[in-house]
Amino acid sequence: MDFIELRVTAPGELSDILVAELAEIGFDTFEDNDEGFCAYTTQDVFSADNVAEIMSRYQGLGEVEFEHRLITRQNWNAEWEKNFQPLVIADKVSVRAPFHAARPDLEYEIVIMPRMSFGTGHHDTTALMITNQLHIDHQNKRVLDMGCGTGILAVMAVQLGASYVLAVDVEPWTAENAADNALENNVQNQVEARLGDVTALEGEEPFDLILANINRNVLLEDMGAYAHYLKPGGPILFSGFYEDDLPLIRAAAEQSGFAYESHRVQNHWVSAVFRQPA
Ligand SMILES: C[S@@+](CC[C@H](N)C(=O)[O-])C[C@H]1O[C@@H](n2cnc3c(N)ncnc32)[C@H](O)[C@@H]1O
Repeated sequence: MDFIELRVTAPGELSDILVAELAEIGFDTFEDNDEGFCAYTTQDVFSADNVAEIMSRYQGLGEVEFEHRLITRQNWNAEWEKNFQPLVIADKVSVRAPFHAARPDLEYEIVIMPRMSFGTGHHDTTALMITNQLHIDHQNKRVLDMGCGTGILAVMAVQLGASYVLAVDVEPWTAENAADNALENNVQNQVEARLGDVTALEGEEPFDLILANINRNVLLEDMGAYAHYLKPGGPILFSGFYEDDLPLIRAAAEQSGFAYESHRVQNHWVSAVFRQPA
């Protein structure tokens, strides 16, 4: 079968946004690589003009390059399977696809069908969030996973003892993927996937713990809402921003009443822990 492969070179934080934009115009499979990512769609839905229009809006924000070519792929799934390697986070958590061998020697195992969503554990921010989660009490907690992607952090939360996780994402395919992955990990009774942003939380009681691996701008914009939906004494884990932006995130978090506790860095990405005063 013939596909269009769009090769995009872009910094990490722009890649997330570009993936979302390209999905809007029919790209339905994305593969990360060292320079950015490759996006795929079929020839009939591809429009070079639409791609150029999207790219032109982001080229001013960073080094963005792109080119497309027609490719023939016989076994789409096999290609994808080849590219998603299992990994181990913090020596304790195995993250793998259903077709990889199980790791009963490790304490935790998360099975992910990534499809088009962000969150296979390979990104530094996901690994940092999971590492921070391992140090946070989840037992019987009601958790909010904002920007859930594949739902990887929600699954981790349940494995760490959470009684309920509301997993929210603005991308429709992502909320669906999170629900599928909850099923795959047999935590469907504890994880509720919901489409939307902070406005989708209206009417929710405050949560015991919030996980928010999104991006700098959304975190800054929604900081006040997170404060509203976190119980006194509850921890909130942020990621999706670079080390240089930590002072900005910290100032916004403290302005919303959160107390800084700690942060971890990996390849310049940060996951920081704050807490709502008791
Ligand atoms: C960096 S990914 C994190 C995915 C996953 N939680 C992980 O840790 O691997 C960020 C996710 O946030 C979602 N997102 C972007 N803006 C959002 C918003 N305003 N509210 C909720 N989710 C948002 C994106 O669609 C994307 O799936």
